[in-house]
Amino acid sequence: MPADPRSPEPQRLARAALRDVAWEVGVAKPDPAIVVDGVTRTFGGLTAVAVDHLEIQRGGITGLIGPNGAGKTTLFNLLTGFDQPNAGSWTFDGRPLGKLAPHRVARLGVVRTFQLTKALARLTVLQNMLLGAQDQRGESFFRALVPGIWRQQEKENTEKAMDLLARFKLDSKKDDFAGTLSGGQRKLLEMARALMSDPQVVMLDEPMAGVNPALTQSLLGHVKDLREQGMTVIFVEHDMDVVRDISDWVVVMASGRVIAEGPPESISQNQAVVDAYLGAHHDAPLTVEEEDRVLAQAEREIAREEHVEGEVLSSDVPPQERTDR
Ligand SMILES: Nc1ncnc2c1ncn2[C@@H]1O[C@H](COP(=O)(O)OP(=O)(O)OP(=O)(O)O)[C@@H](O)[C@H]1O
Repeated sequence: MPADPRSPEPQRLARAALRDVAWEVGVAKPDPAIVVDGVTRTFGGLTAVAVDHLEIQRGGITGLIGPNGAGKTTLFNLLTGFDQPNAGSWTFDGRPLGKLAPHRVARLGVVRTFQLTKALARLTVLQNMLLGAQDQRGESFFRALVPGIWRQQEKENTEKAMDLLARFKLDSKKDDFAGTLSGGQRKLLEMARALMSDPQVVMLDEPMAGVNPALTQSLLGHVKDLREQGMTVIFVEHDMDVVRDISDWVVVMASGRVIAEGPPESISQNQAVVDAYLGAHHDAPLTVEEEDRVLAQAEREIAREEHVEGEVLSSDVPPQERTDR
């Protein structure tokens, strides 16, 4: 596709870099940041992910789409160390990331956000940001929450957090509990928090879901800004208008596999994609089993969140006595 001469430079460059790449599953990219090989993840008899080969171009925005249950979130979990595969390997800048815990993956420059936001409701916006920095770096975050133990690192973290909060227009809310934020503001906080560790690759799981239209525009702008700043972005999204608007490249999954990839305009013409969406009854209600799984997952996440909050709010146990993730 000819690059739009009005589009900003990073977008033009990202599109130009991919212009001569064939619209084929597993195709090599000119400058891949992430390379996935033979990754499979099964749950009982169900194959959630079976990706033979996938390369993610550096400095571009890659949209990851597919019907419900296609394996998108599971692939994110695997690539960022939140889940372990049955087989396969993947690299970031040529460096293997398999078997690393999430904070180690983050330290190497690959971070993610979650579909259900992980903002801790009973911590303030600023505390959530500091927690993000410490969590991503694998350092003790408790110190950052205890007044009087300010060290240079924490001072720098606070300054960085405030800069990011200003960028995301959340600075006036720094002392508000995250639980009082709207759904859209929580999504912004989630994205801001992910940036605390200066990532090079950012994976966004449905960043726009449940966000009102005014904030959607703002979030879209922030995603494009990440590319402007040279980051590689991979995002999961169901809204095809959003996907077309911001993606330089689109990867389509169905039943755990990559079934198509190409620039946004290639996707709607692709028969395999049309079949996958039609065949998957995309808009069908959840089955009882799926509903049970989603509810159980939400309950686990809430329980985990409350557990962590309880620890943070009540604990004076030195951090080194705590188990790392
Ligand atoms: N912890 C788990 N235990 C059992 N099955 C799971 C688990 N996590 C995911 N699955 C199954 O793996 C498949 C892929 O799920 P996944 O959440 O990765 O899909 P997705 O493409 O992200 O879907 P959605 O668009 O609905 O978020 C689904 O069939 C799902 O039911």
